[in-house]
Amino acid sequence: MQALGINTPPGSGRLSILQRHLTAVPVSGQVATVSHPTSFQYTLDNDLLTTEQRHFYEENGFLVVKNLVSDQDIDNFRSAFEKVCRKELEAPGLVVMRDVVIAKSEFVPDQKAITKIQDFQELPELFRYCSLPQILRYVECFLGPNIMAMHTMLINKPPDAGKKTSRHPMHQDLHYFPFRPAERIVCAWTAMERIDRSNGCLVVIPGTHKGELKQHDYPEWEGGVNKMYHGVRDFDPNSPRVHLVMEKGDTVFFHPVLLHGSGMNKTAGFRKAISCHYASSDCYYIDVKGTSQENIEKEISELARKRYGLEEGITLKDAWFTRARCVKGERLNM
Ligand SMILES: CCCC(=O)SCCNC(=O)CCNC(=O)[C@H](O)C(C)(C)COP(=O)(O)OP(=O)(O)OC[C@H]1O[C@@H](n2cnc3c(N)ncnc32)[C@H](O)[C@@H]1OP(=O)(O)O
Ligand SMILES: Nc1ncnc2c1ncn2[C@@H]1O[C@H](COP(=O)(O)OP(=O)(O)OP(=O)(O)O)[C@@H](O)[C@H]1O
Ligand SMILES: O=C(O)CCC(=O)C(=O)O
Ligand SMILES: [Fe+2]
Ligand SMILES: [Mg+2]
Repeated sequence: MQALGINTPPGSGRLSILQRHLTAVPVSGQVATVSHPTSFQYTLDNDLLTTEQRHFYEENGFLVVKNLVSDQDIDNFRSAFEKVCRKELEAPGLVVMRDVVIAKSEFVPDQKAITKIQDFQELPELFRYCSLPQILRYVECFLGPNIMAMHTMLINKPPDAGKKTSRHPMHQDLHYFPFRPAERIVCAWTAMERIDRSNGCLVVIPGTHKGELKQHDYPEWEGGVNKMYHGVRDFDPNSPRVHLVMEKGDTVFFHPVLLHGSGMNKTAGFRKAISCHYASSDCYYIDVKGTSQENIEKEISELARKRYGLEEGITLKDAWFTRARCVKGERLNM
């Protein structure tokens, strides 16, 4: 440690004081920088990640693992999703969301109008995704052995109705989460078919996980914005975006402060992905009052008040505590 000059001036960033070796790694046709810090902040010691993968996540805040979920599993998730759309499957807490354009029109939609379902923790056919051993093995590299599934989604990005509402604005998922520390939270997001720029792939800004959680608001988009699709307004539009082109079964793990979004679906098909946000059960809840997260707490609280006919709203902590499920190890604080 001494050799690295650890007694550095106050305020210097932790990683910036460490020795680095630079290499270039191709990501979807682009090149992201990898430096090799000699200590780790975002990953834990493990025998799964290669040195290259570990350094890549540390530096970029995401890691794509090819072909992690089998076609058979994905086909089963797809069929469960279709049953939910046809109301042949139901579960407590499940939220079924339509695209804003469809929700606000007179048009009576069929099941294809569903843009995403979330909170399927009580639906075994879908929640099985969150317990897949090959996913949890990776999650453990970031979180350690006690793992909570906090947030579940199956996103069915519809063909854009012409108003660009199928886009998801650039955001940081931590905006929605009243728990910390951020480095013990990770999202697993699996492509359920080939996903590229034509149907709206994930777009990430490598390295932004090292920054702060930013203020999020609704973007000022003319065609409308989906409920709760907050975005970061003040990001540098010239920062190098990386489009993650993924094949069916490929899975990306990403940090909750990584700035990301997804593009418009210009095809006639419904682009499907399934995801789970995990947190270590050693994490702790925070009170978001007086922080930039107060706006989302207010919105979720108001929604819960209306939906469940409550006199008072709920806190963001209440909202997440009830959804959280332990998928490995012990349930501690969460
Ligand atoms: C990493 C974290 C990422 C996250 O997104 S976490 C954020 C958590 N997100 C959520 O909890 C899901 C939000 N969505 C929902 O709760 C529901 O889909 C939503 C929006 C309340 C609609 O529920 P429904 O049961 O369909 O209710 P409804 O048809 O009676 O509509 C109620 C009012 O909501 C409106 N609405 C429905 N879908 C919408 C949409 N996509 N965008 C904007 N507004 C939407 C709908 O027009 C109606 O409005 P109004 O009351 O008539 O003015
Ligand atoms: N004009 C815009 N203002 C704010 N965010 C945008 C704008 N255009 C795109 N984005 C966001 O950037 C991310 C990726 O957009 P991307 O450019 O990949 O998609 P697109 O504009 O729909 O398609 P294309 O591949 O043709 O550029 C998404 O999160 C999207 O919401
Ligand atoms: O378009 C997608 O699948 C990504 C959505 C997303 O980032 C989110 O819901 O937080
Ligand atoms: Fe997100
Ligand atoms: Mg664009």
